[in-house]
Amino acid sequence: MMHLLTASQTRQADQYTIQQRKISADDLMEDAVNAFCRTFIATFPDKHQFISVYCGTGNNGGDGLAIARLLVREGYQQVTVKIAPFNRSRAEGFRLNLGRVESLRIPVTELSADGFPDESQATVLIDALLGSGLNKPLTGSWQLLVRHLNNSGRPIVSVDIPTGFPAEGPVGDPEDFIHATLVITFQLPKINFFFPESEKAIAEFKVVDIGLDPEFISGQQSGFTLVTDAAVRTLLQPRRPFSHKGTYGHTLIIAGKSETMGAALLCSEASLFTGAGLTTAFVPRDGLTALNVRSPEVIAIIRIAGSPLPKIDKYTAILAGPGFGTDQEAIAIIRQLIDARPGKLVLDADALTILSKDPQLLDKLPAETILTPHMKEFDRLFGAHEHWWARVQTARKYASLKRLVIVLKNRYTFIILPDGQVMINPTGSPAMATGGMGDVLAGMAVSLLAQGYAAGETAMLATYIHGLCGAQYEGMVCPAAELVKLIPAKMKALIH
Ligand SMILES: NC(=O)C1=CN([C@@H]2O[C@H](COP(=O)(O)OP(=O)(O)OC[C@H]3O[C@@H](n4cnc5c(N)ncnc54)[C@H](O)[C@@H]3O)[C@@H](O)[C@H]2O)[C@@H](O)CC1
Ligand SMILES: [K+]
Repeated sequence: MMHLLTASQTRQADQYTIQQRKISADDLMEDAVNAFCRTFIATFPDKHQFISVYCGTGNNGGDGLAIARLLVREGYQQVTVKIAPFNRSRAEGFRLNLGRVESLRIPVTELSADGFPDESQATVLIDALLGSGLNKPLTGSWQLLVRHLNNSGRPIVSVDIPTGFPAEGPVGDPEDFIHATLVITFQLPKINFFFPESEKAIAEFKVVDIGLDPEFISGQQSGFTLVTDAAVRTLLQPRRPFSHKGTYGHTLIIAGKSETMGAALLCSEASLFTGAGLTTAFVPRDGLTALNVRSPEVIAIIRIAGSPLPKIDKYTAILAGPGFGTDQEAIAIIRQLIDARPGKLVLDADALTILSKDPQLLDKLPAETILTPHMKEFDRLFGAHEHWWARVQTARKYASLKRLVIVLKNRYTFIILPDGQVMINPTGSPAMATGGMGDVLAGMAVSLLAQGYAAGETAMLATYIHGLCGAQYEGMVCPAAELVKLIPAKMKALIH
């Protein structure tokens, strides 16, 4: 897992690395800007393009000055520097690098809020105004400058983080941070890069290694980790040579109505394709033919009005909710299910809506129940939220209080564990923004639970593999039933 750092932990990591490697802050900055320039040059190789480097007077500005110098040394012929003198303080890294830029006779202009330069001739702007030192929203001249640059229509490459965009915590008005075409960020992505509010600030980000001490980083606890391929590979187990269907558990899927039978089919198929030994679906009578034709491997239990919940003891893990409806019949079955205290449970979709109308049910959930809400379902359960930072804090609170695993679905899905830790899943694609995707994820989760993975592990594996499958359709659209077919091969690739 990759430990993500807060801005203040990043500062500590910088300090620790400087001491440990017995280098100066200037050396570290030089490593950082060299790494930045390698990526920048690969993306913008034309040496004749007009590059305006906007620098603040802190260390982010120091980076910008050093970048201007390196680009000129690499043969870029049209590099100019613009300095925003709106803060009184001047960091050492800024002063040192300003001297170097001046001695190379790179043109430097000091900005004034009375009129900012016209950038219509510039090919690209480099934003080195403010970095992770941001400690409040922008105001005054900073705000005006950021708006001016955003309105220039020119591509903007931000150094480390878009100016005005906080590394973590609530994100303010989109007018008050740089809208970067590309962010080249140092060492680790910042926590807020994974929040939906970053969509305006960051079209794309690339991470460059600047040599910060890996042991120091993994010793830090920001509460946020990023799921890595290596962590998934370590966790995912191959099927055993002398195994049989009983080895891999038996799932019970409580899903579907006449008109939403597709949801039951999708999660049953996902359970099968993710490797559960047996899958049983508790479905309405008029869905039986569809189930038998589509997935002959799935055992059916027919549901008619007033049917009680099937005896749950023989199932290793249970999923309830997809396409299940929220009528009285559905409510009665969800109540029976929760009262029966199943050992391993995934609740999705309509089951979550039923829970949100009956807080007592929420209180009765067995520990380690996996809930898989999207944003609206989450807010129905736990109250409306103005921004995602607050939503994730609420998820952390309830996950700890009620010992739940909450899979809060989004472009980067947040997996919140019963100890309040947040794992962020990096895989996925806009190709997956189609109906039925959540049903597939829930089916994968119940399957992995039945195979013996712990609830947190299950959430991590299911979201990661689900996203990998969807990414295969990058640039296209991925119907949910097509994604299901990719699961076995993606699992194989992770195991071998
Ligand atoms: N510390 C280090 O050793 C390294 C730092 N690096 C760079 O240094 C940056 C951080 O530098 P600094 O900590 O000097 O800070 P910044 O350069 O990000 O900001 C400068 C100063 O602006 C002030 N400020 C905060 N919020 C403001 C607001 N809303 N309006 C106006 N002024 C505001 C703060 O006093 C802050 O110290 C990183 O983002 C990165 O680019 C890199 O060179 C790598 C090494
Ligand atoms: K910046």
